[in-house]
Amino acid sequence: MLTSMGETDPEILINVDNVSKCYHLYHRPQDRLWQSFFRGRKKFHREFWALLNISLQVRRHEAVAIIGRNGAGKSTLLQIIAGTLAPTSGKIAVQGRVAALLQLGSGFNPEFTGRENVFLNGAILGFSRAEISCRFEAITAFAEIGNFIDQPVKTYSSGMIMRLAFAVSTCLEPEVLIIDEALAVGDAAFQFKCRDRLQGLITQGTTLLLVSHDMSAVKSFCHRAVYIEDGQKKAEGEPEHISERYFMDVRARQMSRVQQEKKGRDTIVCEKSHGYGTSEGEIESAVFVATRGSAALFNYGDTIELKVTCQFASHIEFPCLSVVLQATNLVGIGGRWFRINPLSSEFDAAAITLKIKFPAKFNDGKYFITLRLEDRKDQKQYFILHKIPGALTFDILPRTNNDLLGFNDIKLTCEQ
Ligand SMILES: Nc1ncnc2c1ncn2[C@@H]1O[C@H](COP(=O)(O)OP(=O)(O)OP(=O)(O)O)[C@@H](O)[C@H]1O
Repeated sequence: MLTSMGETDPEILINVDNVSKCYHLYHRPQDRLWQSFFRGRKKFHREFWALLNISLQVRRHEAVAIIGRNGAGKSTLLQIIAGTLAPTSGKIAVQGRVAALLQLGSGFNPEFTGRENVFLNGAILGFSRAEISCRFEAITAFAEIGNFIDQPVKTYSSGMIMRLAFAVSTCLEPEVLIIDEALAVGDAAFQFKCRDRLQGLITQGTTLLLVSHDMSAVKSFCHRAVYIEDGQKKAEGEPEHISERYFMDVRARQMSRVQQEKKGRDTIVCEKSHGYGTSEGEIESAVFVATRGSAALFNYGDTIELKVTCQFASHIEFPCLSVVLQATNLVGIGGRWFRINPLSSEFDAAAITLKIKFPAKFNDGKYFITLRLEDRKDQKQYFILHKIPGALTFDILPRTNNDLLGFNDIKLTCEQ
């Protein structure tokens, strides 16, 4: 936890200006020693830029998510903003009372009891002993760690540390809250409590910077998302759009891996672990039927056929599957929703397979198919049970004598 002042616009609480972070990687432990002997005269290390020229501003009352795959540099950026790691270059200005929930237990002294750590953290945040005492009961009630509050933190389980850390950071009502993946920790009931608390803080106007792989959290809590890849900012904008773009990239990588691994097979498969949603229904798998060898390649005019298997975990009143075709820039080309026939009983857990067919009448290029399992009353009223952005991708092969412009044939005519 820290407080530091920036000299800029008082409405910008976090200002990251062109920040880079370089780590020195040594092949052997002794190289580190050699490096200190030789100072800068000889190089015994390789440079690795975990962050490169990142700029980011977070305004008062804004909730911003940082997303990206493992190793992208998200935690490094958060640590630099929180002041626990120094950047190699660039400037950081953070204003207001900041609470940072970074790596597990990073703000706690393991030798101190939970109670002592609460007071220590509160003091670092700038609260007086009397102010912390006022909030102490709320903190312990939220953490639900019982008598362990008077035991040294080194005796806590990782879940208990996380509970207490989350309780301290949020009950002390910081102006800026920085959270690295805390929502993924703890049992379902505690996660629910954390989400509820976070939503409350955001509603009250707490400025939030959140790193998460949980796109439903990103979309429900944040006003803006920043997508980082290989230490650089790849995209920034509306969470729905940015998280979808991220998913598309993940899918594209998975697909190329699957294509390499499944040489000679004639289907391309997407599995249920991809995507997000509630646990009431799931798209188990989606496969192309009859692709060309290992790749989903089609000629203009071919019939594209896919089989989508889904399953429900509870009774859904209006089960539907939506199929949306998108270009690589995520522009929707077309799609529709299909009612899934009434399940055979009030609640039937059997898997249901739907066959979707459409003519490949698109210009050459790559396309995505996004699938959504929904509880849909009508065109406007629906609730997403499971969504897999870019569940399947395919390519339309180039052809000769092609006079089409844009994605598809809108049957333009011309008279002279
Ligand atoms: N102390 C260090 N020394 C060398 N390399 C490091 C160090 N800390 C992090 N890295 C590297 O920097 C890169 C960014 O790491 P970082 O932890 O910021 O990624 P991340 O996006 O938070 O990943 P994850 O989603 O897995 O938490 C990674 O390649 C990591 O291996």
